[in-house]
Amino acid sequence: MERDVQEILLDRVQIAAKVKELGKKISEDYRGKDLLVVGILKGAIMFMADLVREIDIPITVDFMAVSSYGQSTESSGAVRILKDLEVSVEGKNVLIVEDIVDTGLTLRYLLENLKSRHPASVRVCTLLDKPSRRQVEVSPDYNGFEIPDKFVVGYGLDYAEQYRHLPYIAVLKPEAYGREE
Ligand SMILES: O=P(O)(O)OC[C@H]1O[C@H](OP(=O)(O)OP(=O)(O)O)[C@H](O)[C@@H]1O
Ligand code: HPA
Ligand SMILES: [Mg+2]
Repeated sequence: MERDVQEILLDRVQIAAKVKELGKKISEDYRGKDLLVVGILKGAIMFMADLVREIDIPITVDFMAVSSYGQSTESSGAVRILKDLEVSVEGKNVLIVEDIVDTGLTLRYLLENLKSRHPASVRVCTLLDKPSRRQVEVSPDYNGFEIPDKFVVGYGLDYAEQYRHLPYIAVLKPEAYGREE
């Protein structure tokens, strides 16, 4: 195990089972419809890669990169688009794929931004939901796991750009969070 890890919250077996379940549900819900799956970089990289392989209907994929956490465990509150979509969403069924909904500020921004481009529909699939931290009222249509108020890393999620490669979701030892906590 990575030396900075204090506790594994979700291991690779639990994650894989949940991703499979979500892929099946999404395939059923969108069967016969066009679906554009939008992965939100960078945190959603692994979830996106695994989820689309569990979807068995024709889809297209694109990515947006947004960032608000930077080097911190607290949201800066300011969501910035670092990379926009390459395709138009007009008239399309869009599924946003996120790694985590925490304060909800990122998701609110994405929903407002994408809805203004006149898609046929917009829904959200997140692997993790931390409802106890919500600052704005948004809720995912598909959610993998509800997690407690702990800053987690791994499976795409970072702390100061580290730990994204871990194959599980974990909490770090307090000293690994530096002076943030
Ligand atoms: O609900 P919120 O409080 O807005 O937090 C959720 C967002 O924060 C993280 O992104 P981050 O800004 O760290 O960018 P990253 O995905 O590149 O790490 C995470 O990937 C979500 O997109
Ligand atoms: O718990 C978290 N971990 C990593 N990135 C995050 N962005 C929002 N919440 C988190
Ligand atoms: Mg981050």
